[in-house]
Amino acid sequence: MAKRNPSLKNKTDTTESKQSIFAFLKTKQAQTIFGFFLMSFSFFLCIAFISFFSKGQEDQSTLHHLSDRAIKSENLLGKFGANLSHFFIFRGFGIAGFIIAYQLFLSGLFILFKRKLSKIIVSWNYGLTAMILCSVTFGFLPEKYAVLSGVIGFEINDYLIDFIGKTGLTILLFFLFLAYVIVRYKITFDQLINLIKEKKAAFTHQNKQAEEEHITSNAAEEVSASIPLSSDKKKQSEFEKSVIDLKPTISKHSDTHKKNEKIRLTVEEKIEPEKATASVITDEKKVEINIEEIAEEKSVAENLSDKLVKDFGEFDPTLELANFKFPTFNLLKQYNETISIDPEELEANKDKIVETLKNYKIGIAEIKATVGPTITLYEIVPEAGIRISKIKNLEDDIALSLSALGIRIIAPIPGKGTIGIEVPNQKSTVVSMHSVISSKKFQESSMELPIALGKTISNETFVVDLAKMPHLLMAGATGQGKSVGLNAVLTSLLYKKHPAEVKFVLVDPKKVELTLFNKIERHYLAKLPDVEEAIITDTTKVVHTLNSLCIEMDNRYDLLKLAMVRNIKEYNTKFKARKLNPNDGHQFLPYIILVIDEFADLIMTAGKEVETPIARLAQLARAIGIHLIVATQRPSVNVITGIIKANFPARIAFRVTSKIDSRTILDAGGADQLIGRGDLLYTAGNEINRIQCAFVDTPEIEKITDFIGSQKAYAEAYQLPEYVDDDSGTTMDIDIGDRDKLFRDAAEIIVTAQQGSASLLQRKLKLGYNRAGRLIDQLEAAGIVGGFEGSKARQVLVQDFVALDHLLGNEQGN
Ligand SMILES: Nc1ncnc2c1ncn2[C@@H]1O[C@H](COP(=O)(O)OP(=O)(O)OP(=O)(O)O)[C@@H](O)[C@H]1O
Repeated sequence: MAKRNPSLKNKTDTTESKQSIFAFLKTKQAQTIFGFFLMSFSFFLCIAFISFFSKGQEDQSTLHHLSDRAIKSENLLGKFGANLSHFFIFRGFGIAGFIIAYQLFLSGLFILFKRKLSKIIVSWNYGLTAMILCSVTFGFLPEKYAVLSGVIGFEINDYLIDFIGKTGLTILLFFLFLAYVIVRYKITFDQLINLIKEKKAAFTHQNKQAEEEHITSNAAEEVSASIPLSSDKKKQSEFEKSVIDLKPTISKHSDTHKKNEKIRLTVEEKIEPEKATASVITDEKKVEINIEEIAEEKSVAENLSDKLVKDFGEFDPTLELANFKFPTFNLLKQYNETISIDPEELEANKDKIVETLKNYKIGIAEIKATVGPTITLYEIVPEAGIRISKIKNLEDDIALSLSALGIRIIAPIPGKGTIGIEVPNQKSTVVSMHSVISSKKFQESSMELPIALGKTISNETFVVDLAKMPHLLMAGATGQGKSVGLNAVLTSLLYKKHPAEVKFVLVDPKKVELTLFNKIERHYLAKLPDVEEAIITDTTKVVHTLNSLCIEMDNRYDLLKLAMVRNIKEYNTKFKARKLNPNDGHQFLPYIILVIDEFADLIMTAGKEVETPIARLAQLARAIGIHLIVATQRPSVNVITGIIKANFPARIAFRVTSKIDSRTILDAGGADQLIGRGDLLYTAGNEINRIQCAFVDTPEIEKITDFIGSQKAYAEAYQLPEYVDDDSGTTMDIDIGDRDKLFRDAAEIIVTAQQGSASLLQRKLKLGYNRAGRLIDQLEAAGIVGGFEGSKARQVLVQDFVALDHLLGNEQGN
């Protein structure tokens, strides 16, 4: 049987043990141990240094007697501590030597948390620079404090003073400190920072290379350690060959032994050297792989967004119109808004209320008045035992007795055990848009889409968030303040939102109300491509726009799905943090607000064609930032249908003519008892608030739109996706020869995704909407996708590639 050569075996063992040590050093355990070691050592240094500053002088004489056990050291960490401190503090950098301890601690932490080597190196660069700067600065101190600067700091300081004088050195140090701070904390001048960073990166790279070379040379050492193995063997084999040539006799014991050895060696010659080579190659490969691992592609990808944010800052959607100025307050008119309380009026009303209630045998325990801009709320605490429903039932009688318009009884006031009677003031005060816009509440609101609607009965500014509503239904008889209300909503948003953050789609069948907003078309409006006017007045265009908004909604949902977020806010936050790649179709999404001024008119002329997309948008669009504001004069049930109502939880009712209308809008009475001129009831599903709408006049709107319109704008209005009408659709017998050259690719994408949408093709093939739409038509003609189903994705009629090949093959055969 073949026997191993002992010397060879030893060498193989050494190589193996080296390999295993090397492998161990790369394990997580070894790294953890090393991390903790560095941290402990940093503590050790710290204690030694502190101790050095108190006992260092006494230890001076013991320094060179490291091995002499008879000599004791005063340093808390003994002679070793004393020597280390002497080296780093006295002979080195003085008090700045603590930075070494700090750096060691940091490196230990970095290793434990598996930070990249380059980070550790960068941190050491900073640390060492700071150390030298500090120690040279301390060199300014008188000689008796030389220990604070250390020999290095003192000498450099001395040397530089000879050269550039004390003042020169002070300036130099100041500059260097400044530069250090700028670089370290990236305070200013991006380019400067980037430049220095590049240099630093190059330095890091060099270090890395040096290290890689070091690793490679280590590996090479190991490799070379194993190479003699084969050359030894070779020598031996040559020797063996000569032995064979000698043809030894069996009687020669030693020869027999050698022959045996030869057999074994021959075997080794055949196998072992191969093995050795294999192991060399594997080792080399291992080394190479490790070097590539240092490049850590994975972690670069993970930190790409962080890096981008670090280099360029967060994405700023407002950058294109960075100099955009929000309208100023002085564009809005100021009115005298001090509410004058007429004590006589209050007293007279109170007496009337008490008397009327007395007639119905309702005793009052207490009465309190809150005077608002247009109405006064009398809060009544009835005597014990009076049933609230009794007062509620007497509403009309009380109103009659008080012979005043607009009496509304709130019995009981939600959250309070009192009854409220709202009586209009004889002299009402106008609530100006100026006062609500300039209010602290509005200015400091952190809402997504804040709307300053007006003032409450207690004269507080009433601000609501359109993004939370999420859609608003507005109704009121003609001349009661609806248009002013709409203008107030739009004005609020113009004062708070940058053109990059919000876009309006304005529908104005009356053609007069919203015309002024034409001036801000390229700032704030969205429109269909190839449409002249951004403000839509024509019913057909309204239908197209609504369907286009549905497509925009679907596209946005696709983007949200891709980005794995639930709503527009999260999406935009992620986009701003540069976590979404614009090359994948991602972009900053502005809120889109669809305002329809005369809804009844549209329903009358277009019916279901308008109702269906509106209902769809209302149901689904909240998460992707499309919000609807629909106003109507006629709040009848055939205009505000069940499906619309169900999806518009926020409602504003101006004065209406009948209780039924009030019920249609608010699901409660009250709107018929309002006094008009902007007096409104607002509900977001629960309680009803009475608000005096802020008044904004046409000249004010004109000034605001002029102010915005005169500023730099985008090249065009925000483009909504193109909507191809069913009727205007192409004929389906499209010639095979006329097919787009991306037809096959498009078909494969659709079949793979099993989803027939143009937006999918747009994204995957990076096409414009028109071309994607044409492709879909061709796919439909080829029988790959089904017919048009509104804004829903089309059905895919081909299951897999085999079926697709079959279908297209058949076509060619025909
Ligand atoms: N908030 C308000 N404060 C004071 N006056 C108001 C307010 N709102 C409306 N008015 C007065 O009511 C008038 C009619 O308002 P507005 O034009 O908004 O009515 P409307 O409901 O839009 O009418 P239509 O439906 O016929 O267009 C205004 O010209 C103004 O004088």
